[in-house]
Amino acid sequence: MAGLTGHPVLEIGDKFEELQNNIFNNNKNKEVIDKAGLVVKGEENSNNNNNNQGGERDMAPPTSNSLHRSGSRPQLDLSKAAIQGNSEERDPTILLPNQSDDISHFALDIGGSLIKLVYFSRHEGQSIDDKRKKTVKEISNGSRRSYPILGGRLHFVKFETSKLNECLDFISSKQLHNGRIDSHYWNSEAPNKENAVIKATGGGAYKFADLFKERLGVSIDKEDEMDCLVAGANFLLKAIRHEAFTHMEGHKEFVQIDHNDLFPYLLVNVGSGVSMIKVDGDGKFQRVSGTNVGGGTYWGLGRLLTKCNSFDELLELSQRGDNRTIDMLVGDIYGGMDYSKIGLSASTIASSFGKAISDKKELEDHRPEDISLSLLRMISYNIGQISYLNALRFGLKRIFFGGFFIRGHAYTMDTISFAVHFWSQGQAQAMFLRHEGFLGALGAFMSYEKLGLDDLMVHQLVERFPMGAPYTGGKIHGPPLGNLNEKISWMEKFVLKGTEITAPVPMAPPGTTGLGGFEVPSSKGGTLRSDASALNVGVLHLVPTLEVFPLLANPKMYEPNTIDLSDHCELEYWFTVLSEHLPDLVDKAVASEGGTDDAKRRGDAFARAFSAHLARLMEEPAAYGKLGLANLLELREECLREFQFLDAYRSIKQRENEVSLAVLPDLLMELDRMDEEARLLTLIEGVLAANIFDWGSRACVDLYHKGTIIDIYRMSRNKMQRPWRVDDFDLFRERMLGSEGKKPRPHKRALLFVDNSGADVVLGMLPLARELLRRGTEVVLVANSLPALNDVTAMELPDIVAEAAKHCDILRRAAEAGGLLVDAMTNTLDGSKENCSSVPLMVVENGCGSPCIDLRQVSSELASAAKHADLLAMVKNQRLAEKLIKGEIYDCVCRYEPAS
Ligand SMILES: Nc1ncnc2c1ncn2[C@@H]1O[C@H](COP(=O)(O)OP(=O)(O)OP(=O)(O)O)[C@@H](O)[C@H]1O
Ligand SMILES: CC(C)(CO)[C@@H](O)C(=O)NCCC(=O)O
Ligand SMILES: [Mn+2]
Repeated sequence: MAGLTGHPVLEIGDKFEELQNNIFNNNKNKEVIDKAGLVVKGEENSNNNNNNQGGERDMAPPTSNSLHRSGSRPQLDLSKAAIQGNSEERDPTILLPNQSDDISHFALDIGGSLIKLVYFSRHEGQSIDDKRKKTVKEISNGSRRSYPILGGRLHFVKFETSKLNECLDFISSKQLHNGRIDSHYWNSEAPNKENAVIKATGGGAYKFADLFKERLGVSIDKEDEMDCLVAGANFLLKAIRHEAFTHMEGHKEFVQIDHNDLFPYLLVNVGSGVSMIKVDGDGKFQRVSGTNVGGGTYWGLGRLLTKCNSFDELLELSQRGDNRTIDMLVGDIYGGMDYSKIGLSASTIASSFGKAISDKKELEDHRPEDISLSLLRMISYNIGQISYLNALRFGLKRIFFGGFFIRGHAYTMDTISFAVHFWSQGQAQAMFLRHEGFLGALGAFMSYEKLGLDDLMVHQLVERFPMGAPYTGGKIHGPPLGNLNEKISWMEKFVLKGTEITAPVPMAPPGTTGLGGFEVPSSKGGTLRSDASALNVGVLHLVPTLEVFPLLANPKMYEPNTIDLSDHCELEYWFTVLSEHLPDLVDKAVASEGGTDDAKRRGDAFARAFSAHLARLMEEPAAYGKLGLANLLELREECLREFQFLDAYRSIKQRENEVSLAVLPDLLMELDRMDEEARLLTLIEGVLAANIFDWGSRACVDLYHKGTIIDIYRMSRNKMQRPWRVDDFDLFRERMLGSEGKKPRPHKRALLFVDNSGADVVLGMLPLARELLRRGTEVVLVANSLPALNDVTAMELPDIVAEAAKHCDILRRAAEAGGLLVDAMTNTLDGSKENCSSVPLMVVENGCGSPCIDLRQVSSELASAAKHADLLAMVKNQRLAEKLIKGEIYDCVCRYEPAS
């Protein structure tokens, strides 16, 4: 593709501790982008992540064969099965026959205005039924801790308190209350419908307790509101990446807060009324103040004064308002002049609504827009000011604002931030939370004992943004979508109407609506993202088996996204690339599902949904959190899975593997004829070559058919003239083969991160693995957990290895030793094989289902494997050579960083 560059890279290093974050990743984006990839570099700048968005009810996961498909991260707790080995002992009542999502827990926060509900759904457990079972056992070696919880998903929903019935109906329809609360997972006692207890906080936990008993037959276990707010806030701030952000003058910036530097802070919960809590630690807090002028005041007074029908309507009015027609400004009093001696500009509000007295106007003579804005500013400034005073009282520098009054509304946040900044003269900082209104409900949820949730760490949570309810023109159309069919129907309806879906999920503020400070919001703020169906945060996937890759030199500095899409040019570029590739991807996806009418329909819906995501992100790149290219590529895979395309590249991968395997014997013979040094060099070239010529180009695919794959491969290999762009080969060779006076020092265990199916893995990585095995190094092949583009997955590798092993004794013995050839072993077991001394070849999954790996969240399998490894090699492609290594397309990088 024009303008793109890509580089095959082989990064090898021993003693990973020495590596400075700058290794690995198997990023790529085949076909689309000539598989230009990203490079993982330790950049100052941290993390990625998602933002306010509301895919509400998650899709029921397709019933899949082996791994769960509902997220890029598999939900399967492999570690548990492997370590404890007692999956058979599981109580069969765990599984719900009629439900693919087993909903086990929920908690409520019933406030004066809104009911917040957090519920957890998990997938039924599965045992590892693939051929890697032995590998997993071998690698884990009992070294991993066992987790108190299984993976699942946390969903966030809200209702108006005045419509309590809707909430009760929702609970009934989801069967949330059906006695699972105290059952199996967290307590071993049998489920007991009669005594079902749910955790609830907020005033309504008291007020409506009887009603819950009457309608649902459940008792409410009341949790203290302030306890819950604090527990929820602490959890979010510690466990969710980029939960907190600042919002000043229309500019949103995610802030990563150091766990060790979180306390003390001031928590200001702006609900109907406002509570201010000084938080000193987990469970250590004091409610230091509050104000009765809060969200209820804005909505209540606003409704009376403007006759608005909904909170959002009132908020939207404010965006078109000019408060100067109602507020009395300093300039009104000082004849247009500033009162600079005390720091007040002429445009400062001297008295909110002050003009309403002097003017002889009646209510009808004022624009509702102006009233709404004036009211919003009055209340927001007041809250900001009181918060500042309390922060000052206790010497607190950070103030976190929560509660649904904030409503992700840019102008509200700007106004509060301005007040805090202004009064504290920049000493205190206002910050907001993405899960703003759900603090109490989350806190109540976490109060379930034995849940182990408070131990969850940031790397065990993945937030996703499934299609909640499509909406057009800023308004949600229809109810949240319950299942795939409803989802597809919605998409189709919009096509019929000829309406563009402007975004898949409701929510989030427009980029900027105001200049902040004392100016009026700019009217071009556009429509408020409606959240009429209460969708305003993503679904949180809890994947307790994820771990931080233990060999990351500095996890805090590590940033998997080398391409930051907050840069508009980058975003536009990738947007175009992904959009242009979409039709082709849809074709492949549909074909992978047999090209049936159903597949076509889903393909169509997928295209629509993904385009809508793209459109949404173009409009507001931070809509789902800080956006990097890796996130965008993962979103696409995720979206495919959402529409039940489990492996769009299935047949392509198969074909690539077959043709490559067919020529492997020739290649191995060729290699074996060489002397050691030539062979090592050829192997490295081969790894690079196999990665290059596979760049998904159509020409290559055509050539495969003519059976000339080995020729292309050799040709590419011959082009690899040294010195390469980065060329540490000599160092590597010295370690591997020794030199005068120096003996070769074989590595103990090597992790090879494999990337593409076909030539890349078969002709590139397997021969390298074989060489390492031959030298007595254990090899662990690390591959994706779920399909993504044409990446080879951990599930597919054993078959590929088995096929390759037919032609190679080294591979066969190693694969047997590693338990990859289970069948072969039992068939030919003659006792001597049992104690064969071959070092094992193993396969582990990386915990990821996206083209880009995030080493902050890898499978516990991989984490365990890494602990005993001392060599790591990975092929990857780099995107934008100019940017990253200042090179050109097809430059090769062979980086070897020996332990110092
Ligand atoms: N859809 C909505 N309907 C009503 N109010 C909304 C809505 N969205 C945001 N709000 C604002 O959020 C406020 C309620 O916030 P929140 O849910 O945090 O408080 P609450 O728990 O109901 O109140 P309290 O804690 O004081 O009992 C409302 O007073 C209003 O200002
Ligand atoms: C009464 C609560 C705690 C109920 O959530 C809340 O509405 C509140 O903090 N109101 C403000 C009360 C005060 O003036 O301190
Ligand atoms: Mn509340």
